[in-house]
Amino acid sequence: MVGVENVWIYVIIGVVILAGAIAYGVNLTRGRGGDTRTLDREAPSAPALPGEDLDRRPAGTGTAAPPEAPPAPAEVETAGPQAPPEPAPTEPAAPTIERPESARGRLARLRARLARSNSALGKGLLALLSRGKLDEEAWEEVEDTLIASDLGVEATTELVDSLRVRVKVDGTTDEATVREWLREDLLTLVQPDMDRRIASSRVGDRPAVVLVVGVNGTGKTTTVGKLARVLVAEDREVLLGAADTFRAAAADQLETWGARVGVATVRSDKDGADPAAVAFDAVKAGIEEEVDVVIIDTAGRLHNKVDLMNELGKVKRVIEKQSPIDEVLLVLDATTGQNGLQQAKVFAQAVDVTGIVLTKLDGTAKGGIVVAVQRQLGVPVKLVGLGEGPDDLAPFDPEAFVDAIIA
Ligand SMILES: Nc1nc2c(ncn2[C@@H]2O[C@H](COP(=O)(O)OP(=O)(O)OP(=O)(O)O)[C@@H](O)[C@H]2O)c(=O)[nH]1
Repeated sequence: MVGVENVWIYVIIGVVILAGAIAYGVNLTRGRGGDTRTLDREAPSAPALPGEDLDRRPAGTGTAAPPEAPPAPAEVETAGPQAPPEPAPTEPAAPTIERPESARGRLARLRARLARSNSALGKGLLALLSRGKLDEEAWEEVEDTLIASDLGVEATTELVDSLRVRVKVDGTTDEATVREWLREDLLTLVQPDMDRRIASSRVGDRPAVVLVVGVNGTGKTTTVGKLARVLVAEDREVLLGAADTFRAAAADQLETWGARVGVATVRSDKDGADPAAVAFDAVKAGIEEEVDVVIIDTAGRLHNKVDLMNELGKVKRVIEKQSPIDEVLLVLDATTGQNGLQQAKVFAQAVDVTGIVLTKLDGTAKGGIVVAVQRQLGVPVKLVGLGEGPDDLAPFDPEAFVDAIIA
């Protein structure tokens, strides 16, 4: 006979043994990457930043990082060289991190959009040029069409002169021939030989530094976010700096963009903090963490234009205390035409612009602005914004652009 107490003792012993066995089993299945709690879900983890009032939040969290977050083992990125050799079928992929579309893929996808946005220029011209008799009146119409496309007077004159000579010499207005001439002449105007690469690789032992400037509302912050995606798609390690401290939501906006692709943002939580200090800390962190490129967003509006330019000058000087700036991208809203050109002039006086990003080319923008702005500043259009989607930023390709115009 077994007493009731003894039965309970056996039951308890049985439960303890069972629990032990389950715990052991769980540990085995976790394997080596067992420390999966939350750290890698919130990748990319990163060492806390130096500067006290700056906080570099681990991307992917939208919440404040614990103040003493342990410096996670050195890397910020996914496929780093120190990845353990064994295949990791059980390695949990960070589900919140998006893999952006490759830039090459997106150009093809966006071509139709580009063609639509520029149809006024290409189709109008082709219709005029191939309608047979080209008298003075017809040439004037060609000229008007080009001017209306924001090409600018100088470029328009060059193009019309060239076309007049060709028509005179050749004596034809056959549509296919005219289309080919137009293609060649437009391509010449777009200057296909300009260097449109974006500085995004390490220079010696430091990251490339990219400063993004432009008037508010042109799409600066959005462009920085999209550019981060372009570079992540090219396996670059990117760090963002939120030096637009004038608009309260700008840093949050930027941080959200970065977090989507696992890129961290250096920012200040103080409203109206010194943008130069934020930019400085971003570059410092980029150097320490050995990223490939640091991209810095700046304010587009201050109390007045002089203040804005002075501030930009200061941001630039302060960054240069620790690293040269490799790229200054000026963001212009392509739909603003001549107004955008005026902005370009003012910015070019304050900072050495090395490349232009033309946003909103999907809207009512006229394609001629590409030519006009390149001539105005003598620097290439490097990127074009073709929509509000996260991957709607494409490297500017002169041939694809001209083909789209006259498609
Ligand atoms: N259609 C279209 N909209 C765009 C494009 N690029 C940006 N936008 C939109 O333009 C608006 C302004 O973008 P932001 O990035 O906030 O502008 P910002 O220049 O940073 O403005 P501030 O921070 O105030 O200086 C947003 O609604 C964007 O979605 C583009 O290529 N096409």
